[in-house]
Amino acid sequence: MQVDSITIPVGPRLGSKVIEAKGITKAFGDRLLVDDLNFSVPPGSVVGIIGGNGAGKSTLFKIIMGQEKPEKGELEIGETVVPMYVDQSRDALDPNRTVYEEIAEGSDEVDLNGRKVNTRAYCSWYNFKSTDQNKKVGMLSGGERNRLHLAKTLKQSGNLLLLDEPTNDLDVETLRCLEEAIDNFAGSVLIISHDRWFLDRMATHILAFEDNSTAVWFEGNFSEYEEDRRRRTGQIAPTRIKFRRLANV
Ligand SMILES: Nc1ncnc2c1ncn2[C@@H]1O[C@H](COP(=O)(O)OP(=O)(O)OP(=O)(O)O)[C@@H](O)[C@H]1O
Repeated sequence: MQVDSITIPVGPRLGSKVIEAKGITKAFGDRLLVDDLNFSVPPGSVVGIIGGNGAGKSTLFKIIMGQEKPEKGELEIGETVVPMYVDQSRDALDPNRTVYEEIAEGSDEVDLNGRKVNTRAYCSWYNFKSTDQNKKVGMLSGGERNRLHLAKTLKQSGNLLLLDEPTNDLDVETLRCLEEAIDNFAGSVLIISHDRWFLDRMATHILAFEDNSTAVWFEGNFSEYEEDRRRRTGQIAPTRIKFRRLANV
């Protein structure tokens, strides 16, 4: 079967309030990741989250999911919000299970918000042909692992999709399907990505972790953000982040 469709099962309709960050400050030890972060995610938006390695992007997802607490400020989640998120950590995917077992979770049908799809057919949406479905998770390449992670994330139904580097090592066919699925998704999407071309096509907003523990909210795609940053600072997007010390807050 060809990968011709990835459908993201949409959950309840999103209300006007999705996520509102008010004066969030997050630090680990004396390292201040972000200071006074403020933003409001509109319903139906696709927010690209960018910034150098270790800037705090994944930590923001953990704050949204309630797995980390900010030192200061509040993150309000709208009452209608149903998040779709699968942790990227090693423990989220069992290396001894096969791809099929990991996706099936004991059932030969996947329930996409009421639409039942045969699990083997569902695996093939993510380009896992029959023999690949028997591969052990521990033996997968980066691209295969990423597809498995997507398949598990997009099995859940919801209206706030959190994706961490979804395009890493992804084949063009799956990438095209993913882009179409995001385009057709009625909820809001937060995407951590270093892939500027993907963000240019998809993002309606950018949240950029810049230097000095500052994060900037911008309405527009990646190129427009970059243009704005150039105007503001005379620099292009940061590659290595400089942090402030917590004592300087
Ligand atoms: N639980 C923790 N305790 C202490 N330090 C942590 C913890 N979690 C993350 N960090 C540190 O905080 C910083 C931000 O981590 P985070 O994973 O949020 O970055 P990121 O922007 O997602 O980076 P990358 O693009 O490399 O994945 C890193 O320096 C990381 O080592």
